[in-house]
Amino acid sequence: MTNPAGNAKASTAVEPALTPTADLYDERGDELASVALQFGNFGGRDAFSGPVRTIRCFQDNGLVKSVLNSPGHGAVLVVDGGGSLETALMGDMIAAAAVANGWSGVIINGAVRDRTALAQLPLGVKALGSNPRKSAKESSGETNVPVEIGGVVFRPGAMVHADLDGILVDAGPGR
Ligand SMILES: O=C([O-])CC(=O)C(=O)O
Repeated sequence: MTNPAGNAKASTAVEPALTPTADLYDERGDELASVALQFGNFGGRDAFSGPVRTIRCFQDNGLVKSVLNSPGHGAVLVVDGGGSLETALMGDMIAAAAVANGWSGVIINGAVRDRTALAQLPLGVKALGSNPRKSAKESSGETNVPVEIGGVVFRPGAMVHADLDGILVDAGPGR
């Protein structure tokens, strides 16, 4: 499939219609936390949403690989890689596993690689940048902990809404 800009993109035929983040913000205002930190969009799905799951790690993607190889049930994996651009925390193999396992998207405070292949996958992928250098695989880090990215806290279970405009987090009642 070719989009109007002439770039090959993954099919959007099966994507549910999501409310644009700007419209959500206009409806809900500051009930939604907006991430001002600027992420790039690397996946074949520009708009995605789902409940948050988290990983905190640093230049080691062993946990990212194992979590995205387990069922996602439509969740969005938020990876706080400390903002490091020194190594890639996800490439096309892990991203393909995420698609196969039903994840909606992955938001990485760090780098990805295999950008050409990532752009073909029906997965939302936001990251700070890219680097062909791979990460360690020792699985150091933590899962399902609150992570703070760009001043916004992502708690496991909170709903996240992402599109080309940015990222909104809805912590829900009792936040
Ligand atoms: O194995 C890695 O570190 C990430 C990667 O390249 C892939 O997912 O294809």
